[in-house]
Amino acid sequence: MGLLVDGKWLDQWYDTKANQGKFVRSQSEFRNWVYPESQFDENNPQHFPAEAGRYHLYVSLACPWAHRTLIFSKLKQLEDIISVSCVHPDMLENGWEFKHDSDFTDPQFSIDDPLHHFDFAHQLYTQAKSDYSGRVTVPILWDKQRNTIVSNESADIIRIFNRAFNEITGNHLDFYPAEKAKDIDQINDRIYNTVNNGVYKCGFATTQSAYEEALTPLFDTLDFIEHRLETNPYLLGEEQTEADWRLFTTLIRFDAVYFGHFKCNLKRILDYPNLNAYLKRLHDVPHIDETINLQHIKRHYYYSHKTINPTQVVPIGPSTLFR
Ligand SMILES: N[C@@H](CCC(=O)N[C@@H](CS)C(=O)NCC(=O)O)C(=O)O
Repeated sequence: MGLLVDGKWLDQWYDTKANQGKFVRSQSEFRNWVYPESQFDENNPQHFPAEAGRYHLYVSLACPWAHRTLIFSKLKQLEDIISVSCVHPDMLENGWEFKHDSDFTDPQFSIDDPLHHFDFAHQLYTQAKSDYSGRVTVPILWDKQRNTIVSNESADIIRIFNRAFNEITGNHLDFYPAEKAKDIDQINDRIYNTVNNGVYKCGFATTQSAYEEALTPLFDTLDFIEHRLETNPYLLGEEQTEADWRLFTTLIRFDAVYFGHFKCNLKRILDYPNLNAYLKRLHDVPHIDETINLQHIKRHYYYSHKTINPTQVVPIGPSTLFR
């Protein structure tokens, strides 16, 4: 675990001292956008054109933020036009690595940097910006032509995937329709702060009060969603939206990791009948199971976070995620 300072790698754990023991997530740095031909402005350096074969997506199969982008790659049938590879689940002194390891092969995604054959993800960041300072995170959407990072923000990447390549793929499914945009943004905001990032605030808290301050709103939101799902199959009614998929990647990790490792243990998702059925409903959408690698997920958290789990022992359970 570390970060880049002026392009140099430093091995250092999250610093919570300045924030009374609270974990504060830093902002993503690369926020460019891919546009379809009709909206692309070649004079704007933040614009990248939608083209088949031009982009590569680097993910971690363990990471809930990267998982969103993999899901959108499946839902929007982008697999043939955007290549994907993943990092090794262990994130230790060198951060994310492309270390080949036959114990962690995935049937779909190889651990590899097929473009540069770099050993570490931080080399991608310094390739894109030689004096980059900040965290080295996944997902990373890479442009093979300009040899740089388009975006390292999953919330943006899934919106790019939702629209930019429609004319190329012919897939016009819309998970962020204009008429629901305001409601999606509103529920995303609550779920991001209290659930997606809320589990990290619990797990990375280094004081009792910072932990408790995060735990209460996390379970308030889960209770709120449980109630909402009594009458709706999805968060915003009858149709799946982006908001459901953003929540899904946290829920699928909850009982296996966040409940124990991050101390989010008031209840399991298995204890909420509606949330559990909802999780199964989303899990059963065609091709979604191909994006879930519980081995990478459990290994990453329990083995990489030595400050939380110094023995690095990875638990065997849970025996089931669904009723
Ligand atoms: N805002 C980013 C956050 C991504 C993120 O934090 N990814 C984690 C993996 S789960 C990471 O790479 N962490 C490395 C670090 O913080 O050093 C996004 O949503 O894309």
